[in-house]
Amino acid sequence: MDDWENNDFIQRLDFSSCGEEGEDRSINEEDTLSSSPIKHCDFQKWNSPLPATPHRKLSEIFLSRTKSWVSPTLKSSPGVSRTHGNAETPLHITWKKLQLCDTPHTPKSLLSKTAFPSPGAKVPPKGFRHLRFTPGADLDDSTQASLVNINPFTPESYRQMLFLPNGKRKAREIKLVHLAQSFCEKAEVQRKDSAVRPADRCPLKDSNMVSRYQKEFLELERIGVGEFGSVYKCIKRLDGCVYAIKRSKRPLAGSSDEQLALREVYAHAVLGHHPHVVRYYSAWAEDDHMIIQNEHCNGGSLQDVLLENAKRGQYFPEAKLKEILLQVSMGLKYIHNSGLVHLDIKPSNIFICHKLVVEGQAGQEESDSDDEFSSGVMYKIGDLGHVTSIANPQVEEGDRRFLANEILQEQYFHLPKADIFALALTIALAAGAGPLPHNGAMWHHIRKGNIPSIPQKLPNGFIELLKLMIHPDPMERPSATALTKHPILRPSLGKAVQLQKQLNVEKCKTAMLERELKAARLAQTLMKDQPLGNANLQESETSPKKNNKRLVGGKNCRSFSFTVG
Ligand SMILES: Nc1ncnc2c1ncn2[C@@H]1O[C@H](COP(=O)(O)OP(=O)(O)OP(=O)(O)O)[C@@H](O)[C@H]1O
Ligand SMILES: [Mg+2]
Repeated sequence: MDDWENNDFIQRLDFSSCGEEGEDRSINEEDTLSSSPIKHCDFQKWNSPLPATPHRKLSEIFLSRTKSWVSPTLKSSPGVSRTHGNAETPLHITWKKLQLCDTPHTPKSLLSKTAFPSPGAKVPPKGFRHLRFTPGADLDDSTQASLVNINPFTPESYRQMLFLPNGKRKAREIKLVHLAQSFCEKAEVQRKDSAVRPADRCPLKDSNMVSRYQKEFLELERIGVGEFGSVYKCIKRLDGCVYAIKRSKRPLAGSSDEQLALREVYAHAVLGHHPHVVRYYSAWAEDDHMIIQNEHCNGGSLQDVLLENAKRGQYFPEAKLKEILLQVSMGLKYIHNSGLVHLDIKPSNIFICHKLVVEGQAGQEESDSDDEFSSGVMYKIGDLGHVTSIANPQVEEGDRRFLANEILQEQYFHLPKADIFALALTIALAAGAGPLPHNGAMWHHIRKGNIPSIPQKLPNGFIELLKLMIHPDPMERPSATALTKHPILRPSLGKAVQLQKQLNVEKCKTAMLERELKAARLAQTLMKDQPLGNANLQESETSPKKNNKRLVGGKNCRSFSFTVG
């Protein structure tokens, strides 16, 4: 039986074996929402009594920044230079390489395993000294270099930079760039080889190792089950903070789940940190299962809340719907601007974080980091298993209920707009719309630009916006950036723009008056300096009419119109 399913719930913080999950409280089907009696609701607060996930720690900074791992276990393996995924996989999948994380390394021990030794260098270069990986020292650089995964979402230049420790060592640079190139070539060969040599796969051999999961985390409960894996709420023994740990359901090596798992890790690692994207801390392989340590969202998923709402016959009111739409659009804007698309936007992949009130802070002024969302609820995009790049898409269709027609037709020219389509239907569900169809006439009806019926009165403008978001022509749909500035979602932004325009007009007027004043002063000075100045002045003193005329005439040459704006 799977240890993950049969542990004791209560554990001691003594690094003994990990605990058992509670009953699964997450039902993963958006379909289960029923149309029951209706009334508006406010958010349920599910505040956790435990400390929130902290800011990035040293170990995670290390893992997410290096993004390249070297496995000592591969050194003696016959399949050392091969990978075992499908050659046609869109990703350069080298699952076996992830085994290096099977062992419970501390951040320090991990650091010692990440360097690429310089060829022939007896003394490690300064920047490498503490990073040198001794057990692999007899491997040449190019072999070492091939023992890391290539993240397909990073630019080529970035990959090459990985081999330049601090960009200063000019003499070494050329060699390192060659090394980087050879690394990329080798990885490509591996990818091709992987289809023909599946038997080379090393048997997973960590069954008698101490589980990193069990050693480092105390499992509190299972908080969700999805298509791909189960998610557990855990406390990290070291820092005492709560995390969501996702573990793949099935063994991964060679399976299609392997691609999704690596895709998720690659995407998380590249996307870094954004307030509207679930934060990633670490990932590793254990027992041929992928484990991903993410920020724990104490409000669960939007789907969880929709199910609660449905039970009570409630749904989100207009203001809340707009807030969700705006926040998720901000997350999408970030993802799209990073050259990626999510492709599985739906309520169960949007997560909720309630701001925890810190003792002794109540009533105090908001800190600088507080953004404009006064409700204290943050919506975050998670589950990045379907993420792909816009420029070189490898599309794995997401949930059909939220799938744009063009994706079904395999037209990938406007991929970000597929996320916009799915987001509109997500908002329709949150507004109280009934279950979405998987196929059939209703499925097509929606793809013709018809929003499913919503059992509450929403302003026309808002409904029109949702309709535009599911327009049959993806080009007509607003971009995520446009949504984040849309006057319906950010009316205050419109006011600010208006005020800015007025301010600009006034600034323009002031600048012109200042120029005029300067010119007048200059004219005055010139008059004084001229040899006949005194005579003229005397004359002008005696005939003020003449003087006025000259000055006024001068001014007339510079007449201005203040009709700007
Ligand atoms: N970071 C998190 N914080 C809180 N709950 C989470 C978190 N991640 C996942 N969950 C819970 O676990 C469920 C499944 O998570 P997730 O969507 O990542 O898995 P999945 O296997 O990819 O699911 P699916 O393919 O069905 O979308 C979510 O619906 C949610 O209830
Ligand atoms: Mg999911």
